[in-house]
Amino acid sequence: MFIVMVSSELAPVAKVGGLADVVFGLSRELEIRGHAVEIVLPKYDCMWYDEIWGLHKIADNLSVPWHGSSVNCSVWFGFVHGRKCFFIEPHSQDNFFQRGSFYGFHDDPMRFAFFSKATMEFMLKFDKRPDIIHCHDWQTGLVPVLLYEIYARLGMDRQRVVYTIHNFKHQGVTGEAVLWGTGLCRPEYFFHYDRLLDNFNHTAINLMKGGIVYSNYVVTVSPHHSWEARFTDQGYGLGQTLAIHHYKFGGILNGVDYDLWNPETDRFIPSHFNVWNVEGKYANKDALRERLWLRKEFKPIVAYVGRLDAQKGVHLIQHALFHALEKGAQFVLLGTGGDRGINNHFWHLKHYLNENADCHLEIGFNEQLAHLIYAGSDLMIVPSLFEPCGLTQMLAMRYGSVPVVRAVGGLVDTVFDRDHSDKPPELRCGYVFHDADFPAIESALSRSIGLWYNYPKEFRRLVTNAMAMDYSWAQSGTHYLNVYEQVRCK
Ligand SMILES: Nc1ncnc2c1ncn2[C@@H]1O[C@H](COP(=O)(O)OP(=O)(O)O[C@H]2O[C@H](CO)[C@@H](O)[C@H](O)[C@H]2O)[C@@H](O)[C@H]1O
Repeated sequence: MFIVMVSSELAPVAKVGGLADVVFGLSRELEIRGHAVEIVLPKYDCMWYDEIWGLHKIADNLSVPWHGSSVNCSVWFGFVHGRKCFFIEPHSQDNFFQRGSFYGFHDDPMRFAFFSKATMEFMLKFDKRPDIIHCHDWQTGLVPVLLYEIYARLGMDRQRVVYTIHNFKHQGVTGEAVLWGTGLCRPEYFFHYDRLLDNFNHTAINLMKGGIVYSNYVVTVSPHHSWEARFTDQGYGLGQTLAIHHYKFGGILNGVDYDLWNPETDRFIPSHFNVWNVEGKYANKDALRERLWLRKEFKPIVAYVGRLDAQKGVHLIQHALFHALEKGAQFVLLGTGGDRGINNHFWHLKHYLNENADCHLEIGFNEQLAHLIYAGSDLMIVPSLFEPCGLTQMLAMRYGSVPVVRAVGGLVDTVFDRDHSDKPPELRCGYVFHDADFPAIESALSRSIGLWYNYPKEFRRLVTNAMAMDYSWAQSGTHYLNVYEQVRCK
């Protein structure tokens, strides 16, 4: 099969969060299985260009219809760790992708509507006729709309779209200007409940809803979250739309790229280890302490790696920090976020704890440090308020850091409580709590820290259980291929 991935992120060149990892990991898995995969991305000025091999311009005259006129684009090609990538660079005064960061601008819906339109033009004019166009999140929700409403008639009538939703909270709710920009025009047609009209704001369209309505299949990133999105408020207003389209909606658990994230070969950690030789892990703990100026003492290290966003349960993260210190653990945090208030809050916390040799807060994005934290920590907290899948708990397990998670979304599908799960003992791989309040996380953390101090052999067994779990792309790749096979034009 020939698959074109259309995405606003790709690890490691353009990564804000888990979307980037998934697009890379899934593409790689599909290629390993013999399928042809090409990835289309915006050419951001802030990408990590040294991770792109052989980048060169293949065209500088892709004319993209826009607002009744056109925008000239250059198209670049390069390999990102073996993946074939096309980068679209528009030349207009809007400077859509020359802004120094990936998201966070008032015209984000317009920026990515342009990207969606340009991707369609690129495929049309460069004779790309994939079996499957695989889009991700609200940024590319307009692709299936454009395909069905415009490009099918121009010769792209055999292309089918699979749409993966990584986060229902961000939907791209915007005004009709996007329709005029992309040539969809006809607001009276698209401002309709059955099409793009936002389910709550009747003066706005919703790009993610467009993605759901117009795609041939819609996936969210874990089975449990597919249920939550339909039957609880976690669909953020799209539950009704999912109910209407339930016959083409399902959950597929994300995988983790076990090649990139491999404690046996990881180039970012000083000591390699595996499930048969966990001993090697502890040199990484020393290295982590050295790197972050933590005191060397006989204590477990509790960590948090992730975006600093309300989604992640910031009040619980902060509480866990103080509780861990109180229980005799050390605490390490690596994170950053789009919300200035939350970021500032953690900067204050960092200054407040500056002299404390048992904790370190690193505010920023640092891929290499993330690897060292997974490898050097003993426990990893994921106290999310909602979590469509969650990669941190899976990465932590891969590196023998025991996850302490809240029972939501994909965390339910991947972490099984040591004391309370009904799974067989060898599949129990972490700690799970239910309520989003302080006593709940305290109890789970106390259990885990208690085990570390009082029953080290038992803790070691939990570490190896976690490491032995298989969350590679092998299974999820098969599920996606089944979906592709089901919808493709035969
Ligand atoms: N400051 C930092 N420095 C270095 N690395 C950092 C970092 N902050 C985060 N990361 C990395 O980014 C990834 C985050 O993964 P998550 O599953 O938490 O994704 P996120 O919530 O962004 O995305 C959404 O999409 C993903 C993918 O589908 C879903 O798993 C998830 O539930 C959903 O919310 C991990 O690889 C983590 O190591």
